Amino acid sequence: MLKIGLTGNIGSGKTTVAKVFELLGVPVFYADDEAKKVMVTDAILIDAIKQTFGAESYFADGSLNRKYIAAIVFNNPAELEKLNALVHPAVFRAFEVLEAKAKNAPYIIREAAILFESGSYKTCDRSIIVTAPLDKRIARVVQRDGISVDEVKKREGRQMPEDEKKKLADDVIINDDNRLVIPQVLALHQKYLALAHN
Ligand SMILES: CC(C)(COP(=O)(O)OP(=O)(O)OC[C@H]1O[C@@H](n2cnc3c(N)ncnc32)[C@H](O)[C@@H]1O)[C@@H](O)C(=O)NCCC(=O)NCCS
Ligand SMILES: Nc1ncnc2c1ncn2[C@@H]1O[C@H](COP(=O)(O)OP(=O)(O)OP(=O)(O)O)[C@@H](O)[C@H]1O
Repeated sequence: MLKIGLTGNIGSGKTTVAKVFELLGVPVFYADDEAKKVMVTDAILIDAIKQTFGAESYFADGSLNRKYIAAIVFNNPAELEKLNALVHPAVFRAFEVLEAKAKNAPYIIREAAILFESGSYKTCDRSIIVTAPLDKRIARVVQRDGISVDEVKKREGRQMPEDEKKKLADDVIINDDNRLVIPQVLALHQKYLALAHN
């Protein structure tokens, strides 16, 4: 089973691309979803987050105070590093369990916003980056999440620049509204099936 990492900077469309792979029957695992799950279910992790960022990190019903944490970590790289160091090992473990269940698939996709920043691309056989111009990405996220242009720029500023990621990635999907995405995904699907069967 091949492991393919799928990434892209904020608003690039990586989740949209991942959904197309899912439609083709490819098992897709989302780091973001796993992070959201473990941050409210893993008692040791919850405790560590409260110790590090304060009890306000969680609401009384046990849900994560996302706005509170986002305000801390996206304004301070050292704080983001602390959060990543707490959350990412738990996400990695969750992936291992999920991927073991999909071992009969020719290939699986691991979707992660920070595949390159976290180094987890090294545990994949190949990687894809989804790209789009910054102004398009900002407009998409403002529309999707209702957050300000400044907030999107702050998050983008915490991610490795797209150009650097392009150098590290094996494959690129261009999602700039000028090129169709589905044919690009289909071409990669054929390529990965061929690689998996060789
Ligand atoms: C800080 C948190 C609470 C903010 O939550 P919020 O609902 O506002 O944002 P959401 O999780 O939907 O993320 C939106 C986008 O922000 C960017 N982003 C999120 N986490 C990170 C990160 N650690 N580093 C850089 N960018 C990030 C990504 O482009 C992501 O798709 C949340 O992002 C979080 O818990 N992040 C740490 C876990 C993590 O790294 N998740 C992302 C991939 S593993
Ligand atoms: N080609 C496109 N044309 C128009 N809208 C698009 C296109 N691709 C993605 N979008 C929209 O842009 C928004 C961002 O896409 P998506 O959520 O897939 O990006 P992402 O890379 O996963 O973002 P994030 O890092 O913020 O999670 C979504 O609302 C999505 O529907």
